[in-house]
Amino acid sequence: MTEVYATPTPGVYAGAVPYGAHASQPILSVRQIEKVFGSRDSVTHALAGVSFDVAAGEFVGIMGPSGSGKTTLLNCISTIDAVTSGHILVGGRDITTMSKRQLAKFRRDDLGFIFQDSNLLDTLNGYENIALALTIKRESPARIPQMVEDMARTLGVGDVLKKYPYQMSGGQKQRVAAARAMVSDPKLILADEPTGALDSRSAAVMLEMLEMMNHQLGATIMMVTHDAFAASFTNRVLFIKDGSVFNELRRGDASRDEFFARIMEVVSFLGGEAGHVA
Ligand SMILES: Nc1ncnc2c1ncn2[C@@H]1O[C@H](COP(=O)(O)OP(=O)(O)OP(=O)(O)O)[C@@H](O)[C@H]1O
Repeated sequence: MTEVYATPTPGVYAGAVPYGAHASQPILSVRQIEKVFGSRDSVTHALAGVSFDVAAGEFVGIMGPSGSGKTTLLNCISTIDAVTSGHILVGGRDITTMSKRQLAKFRRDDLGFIFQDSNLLDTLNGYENIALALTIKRESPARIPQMVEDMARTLGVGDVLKKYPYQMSGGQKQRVAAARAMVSDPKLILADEPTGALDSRSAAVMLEMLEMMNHQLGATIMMVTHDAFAASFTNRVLFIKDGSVFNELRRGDASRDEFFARIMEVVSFLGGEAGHVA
């Protein structure tokens, strides 16, 4: 490991504390990443030197005004986008220097995704959608039914396994998507506005589900959200502004309501009303 990985960025993530006692090694280390889009006449510095760590067992929220670089950050970690410079380590392995083949394996084995709209395959029922994640990972076929059923029951969707996505509610689809992301036990779950398309009641159920996945199943989750209520379910919120980490809030022992109030203070400072942070 070269020095670039070992050098902490002062103030931002030094001394990160995981939610539980799961581990102390960071699962994710983002080191001075930059992402530049375009060339010559039209250049956008979407990320301008972002650094932070996520410890195993953390539930981290990413907030920031529209265009601040949140999705680009998530896309760089999920390897959809390549960084222009800097390094990203997952489980100690630098994903910015991996070959295409290694990246495909990394995405399959180490990451789980939850998107704004569930991205379930319409031609597969709930069971098959969840099982697919295990088949792709070459899980032993004999183990798959039990694993799917256990995860579906844990996330409250045991009764929709035979239904197709068009027969499920928005909230059920998102929970099936969460089961699909979780069933293969990835190192890191990346969630991009997972409650963005849900009504407030379904959103609350989904957020409680993510909280449970984090607390009880030990999932490490990074969630981009524009919604302070959603962010208040996390343990820590990173605020991105103009492609850099602008601020960080840790929940500590605060209640969810207290954390929500603190998040709202930063949101107001950043962009006026909550609605402007999107
Ligand atoms: N493929 C691209 N080509 C050129 N510019 C891009 C591209 N993708 C993103 N950008 C620019 O990079 C900046 C960051 O975009 P990004 O989508 O990461 O922001 P965001 O914080 O996720 O915004 P929002 O909350 O509105 O989704 C923006 O200025 C955007 O226009």
